[in-house]
Amino acid sequence: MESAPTRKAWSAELKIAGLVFLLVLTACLLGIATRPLGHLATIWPANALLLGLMVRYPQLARPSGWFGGIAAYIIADSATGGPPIQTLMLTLGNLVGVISAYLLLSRLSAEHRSLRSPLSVPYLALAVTLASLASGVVGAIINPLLFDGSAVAGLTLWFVTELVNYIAILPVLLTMPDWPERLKDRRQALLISRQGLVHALPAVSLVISCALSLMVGGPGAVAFAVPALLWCALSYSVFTTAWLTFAFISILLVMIAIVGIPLAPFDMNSLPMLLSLRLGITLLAFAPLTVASVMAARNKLLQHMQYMASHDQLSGLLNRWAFYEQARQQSSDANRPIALLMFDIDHFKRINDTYGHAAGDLVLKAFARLASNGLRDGDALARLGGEEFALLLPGCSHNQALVIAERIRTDYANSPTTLEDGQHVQSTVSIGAVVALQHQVDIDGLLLIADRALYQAKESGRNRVVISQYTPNEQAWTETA
Ligand SMILES: Nc1nc2c(ncn2[C@@H]2O[C@H](COP(=O)(O)OP(=O)(O)OP(=O)(O)O)[C@@H](O)[C@H]2O)c(=O)[nH]1
Repeated sequence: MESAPTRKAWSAELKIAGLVFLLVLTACLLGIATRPLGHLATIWPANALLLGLMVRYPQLARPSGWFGGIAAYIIADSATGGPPIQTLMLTLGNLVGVISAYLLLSRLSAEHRSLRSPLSVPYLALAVTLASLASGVVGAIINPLLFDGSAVAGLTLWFVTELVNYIAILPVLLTMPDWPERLKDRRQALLISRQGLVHALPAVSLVISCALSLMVGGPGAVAFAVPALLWCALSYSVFTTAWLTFAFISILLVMIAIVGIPLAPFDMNSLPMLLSLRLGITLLAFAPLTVASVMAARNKLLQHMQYMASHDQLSGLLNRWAFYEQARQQSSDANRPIALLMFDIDHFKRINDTYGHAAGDLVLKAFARLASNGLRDGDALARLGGEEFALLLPGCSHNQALVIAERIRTDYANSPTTLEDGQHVQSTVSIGAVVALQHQVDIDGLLLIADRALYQAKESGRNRVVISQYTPNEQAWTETA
């Protein structure tokens, strides 16, 4: 009898095989539907889909997953009535390309695989070109054997069809955000954004360019969308750009093959023209993908620089400059009270002198962690410098500010910091606070009064809270807790 864990493992393997089978089968049938009589499919998404699934979701890249994919190829091709030898050889051709590309792509770093670095697209291009060549070699063998064609035609057709399909489809799968949260967030952000319409302009320009390509036709039609695609790449994420590029390539290929978009005077069914067109579209797709991945790397760098410019490196809290910026924005809301708490760790010099500077740093980090506990969105905690911290609490009344300040003071006094050598450092904090009621407040005035209150807390024995009421003419009254 099989044990429960074995049954569970089998059921998981079956689910993986079933999922890959269904997805690849659907893609095969879609490809077969775009097969003009006597030709290979115009769009053959199955190989790129199988490859994308295996690279993007490594949990599927196991024997059961591969088995599901192979079964889908065989069943889809058998359904078209091909003899078994043809089905086997076509499946072999598909697999040679997918497995070669998988072996190459799975060696790349996660950052490159998600196309978020300037060299990602060149690496992707190299991997899929080599894989398409491998498929092309199989095509060169199969074409004379099965279709009475030439080896050169087999090589050319397989190579170029694989290449254009990989470049159209693979980037979408590789850059797909984690489903569904991030997509939902983005959609909402787009819907509520007042700039939603402006944001849509690059996509609208792409639609117009595609329509123009179809209407005007001719040899230049393929390039009409280049400016719009580059605009999209500069404006959207890599994923959205990959999607739009995919849509553009699919529409163009299907229209040329099925509707017959006028590319006269060329005969689009001739081998050199197919090669030229598909290679042209592939190379054209590199441009937006490369720009989008360079933009992603640039945006990440900008975010990092913004973080470094606005945060204190030791504590990870906001720095003085960012705190002032945030405080100015919050304090301009005249409709609610606002509280500002200033903290200064007591006798901090003594801690440095007794335990060393590194121990002092640990104490600062421990205080930052403790003071961060329980903050709401909109609260701002910063390290102003040395052992001095500030906390801005918008919408916080006098009594609430007192409760929060007291909580932090007592929690800190009761939480000694443990050093690396196991020693415990006990210290306390003095707190000066100010609360302003519902009127326009001046952040510099608030800081001044909180600083005075902090001075009073120090003067009256440390480890205590002094809270002041802000009045616009700075005649503050104080209360000692
Ligand atoms: N470990 C460490 N020490 C720092 C850092 N920044 C400033 N200090 C030290 O913090 C100490 C501050 O000492 P003081 O301003 O004299 O104040 P204090 O000893 O805390 O005394 P009171 O504030 O009056 O209770 C100085 O010795 C600084 O060298 C830092 O980033 N890390």
